[in-house]
Amino acid sequence: MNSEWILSTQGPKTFARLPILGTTASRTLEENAIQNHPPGYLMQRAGLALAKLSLAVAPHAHVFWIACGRGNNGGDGLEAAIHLHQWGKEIHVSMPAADKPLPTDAGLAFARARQAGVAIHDHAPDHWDICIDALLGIGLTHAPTGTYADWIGLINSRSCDVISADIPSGLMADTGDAPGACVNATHTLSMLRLKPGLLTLHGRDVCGNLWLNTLGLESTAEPTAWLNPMPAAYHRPHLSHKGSFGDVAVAGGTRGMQGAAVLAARAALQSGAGRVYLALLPSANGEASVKVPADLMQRHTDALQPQQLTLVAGCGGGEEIAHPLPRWLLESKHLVLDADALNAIAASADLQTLLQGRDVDTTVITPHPLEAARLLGCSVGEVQADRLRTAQLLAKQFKCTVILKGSGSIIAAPDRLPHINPSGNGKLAIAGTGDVLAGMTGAALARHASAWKAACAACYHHGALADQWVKRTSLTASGLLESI
Ligand SMILES: NC(=O)C1=CN([C@@H]2O[C@H](COP(=O)(O)OP(=O)(O)OC[C@H]3O[C@@H](n4cnc5c(N)ncnc54)[C@H](O)[C@@H]3O)[C@@H](O)[C@H]2O)[C@@H](O)CC1
Ligand SMILES: Nc1ncnc2c1ncn2[C@@H]1O[C@H](COP(=O)(O)OP(=O)(O)O)[C@@H](O)[C@H]1O
Ligand SMILES: [K+]
Repeated sequence: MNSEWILSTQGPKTFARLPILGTTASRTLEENAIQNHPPGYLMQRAGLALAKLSLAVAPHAHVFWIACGRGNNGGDGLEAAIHLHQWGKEIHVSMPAADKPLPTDAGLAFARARQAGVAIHDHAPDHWDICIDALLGIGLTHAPTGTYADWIGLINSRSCDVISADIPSGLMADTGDAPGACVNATHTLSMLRLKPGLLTLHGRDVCGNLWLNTLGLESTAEPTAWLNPMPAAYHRPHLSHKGSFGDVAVAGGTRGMQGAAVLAARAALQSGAGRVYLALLPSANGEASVKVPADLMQRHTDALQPQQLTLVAGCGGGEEIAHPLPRWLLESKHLVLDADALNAIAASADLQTLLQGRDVDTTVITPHPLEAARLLGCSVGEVQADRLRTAQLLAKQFKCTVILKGSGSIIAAPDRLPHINPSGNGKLAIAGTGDVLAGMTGAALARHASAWKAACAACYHHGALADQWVKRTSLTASGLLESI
């Protein structure tokens, strides 16, 4: 029952489709398991896994500070303390002074620790080499205050390794929100299953290297979401021609904003689309203010045959994109809607109706949080407060596949469990990378003919390019697409 390394700060360490459980589903799994095992069994396994991981991370550490809260997360810490104590390590276990009795499992761990000769203090040590953060787990209900907040501040004030039990204390397991002080871990050992909050919003910044220990529990229960897996490599048959991989047209680039459309078109080309057309909007007068590679075929927007191709619409489209959108929404075989196309749809009930009328698995929308907020008529704060829910809401409302972009992009579609994308990093937070994603999604859609599969694959590949970025120079959107 070893812990599995899921994510490093450089990208995914596992390529599988792993289940992700929100707190309600996690508690159901835990409660079912507790009934089938002797008291304290799971917590003892969790404690052993924590102790082993902390030794593996810091084999030469002398003093282990084990900061335990007064819930079952603290119980995991106490069980880890018993092992480290028995292995001859110098440990300092802290627990805030009693305000109410410990829950059953943590109470059992407390008694076991006492019996094993572990001293439990109500203050932090002066010095430590590594900290096990077992203050708060999935039971967090509000921003930490008092001793909890003080200790979180203290943990974050030193540069030692911090192993968070289950989830960094202060992070909301369902959403990745951190309503107040939050531990900044170097490693997080998620117990039983991954949680959404570890993978989106603040999760990736505070959990450091992410590990998983299932504590040996199999489950057939339906997860809340899946970790977006690395897609199978696509094979270009020997017997193929330029028509085998689908045609993509990128429409956008109003006057002065043609760079975005060219980036998306180049990304589609680099991603293996058989033919890529660039359709600049009429105000551009067919003239691109940026260099257009000879591989791109330029077309007038009216000359496009949307029934026969995958149309990527929006990139640098300005307000002008609203005019051709009705026809494209009605006629396009496959459609990727980004940026200004989404803003136009947000502003028009008629365009929304046309979008909702399309076959479900033919359309991908790729909003960033502000575009998502406009589409839903809410604030960016509300979008980010629950990214999983927002993406599912968009998918349901607009009847299409959604990539809600940002740290921990969410891919959602009607009647499917969403995926949370593990690849990608903050280097992508730069203008133009969203256009590259739109082009990559267009190429994948032209090839796969399934909006869902295309979105999952493109999102993963796009993030992986940033994870593989080793150049000393900053990532740029054109550099990103050239690395495809
Ligand atoms: N019961 C078991 O056998 C197992 C429990 N596990 C551990 O148990 C954890 C869940 O335990 P709990 O449900 O007890 O939850 P927590 O240990 O996260 O703590 C919940 C307690 O803290 C209080 N609390 C919530 N927010 C607070 C805040 N901001 N400041 C101070 N106190 C706050 C709650 O009122 C509650 O009393 C998991 O995260 C996991 O670490 C796992 O080891 C799996 C096995
Ligand atoms: N911290 C991050 N981690 C992973 N991906 C990110 C992060 N920040 C930004 N991205 C990705 O970068 C892209 C930015 O897209 P967008 O905001 O639309 O930019 P633009 O419109 O300028 O091209 C999206 O794919 C988004 O998911
Ligand atoms: K914790």
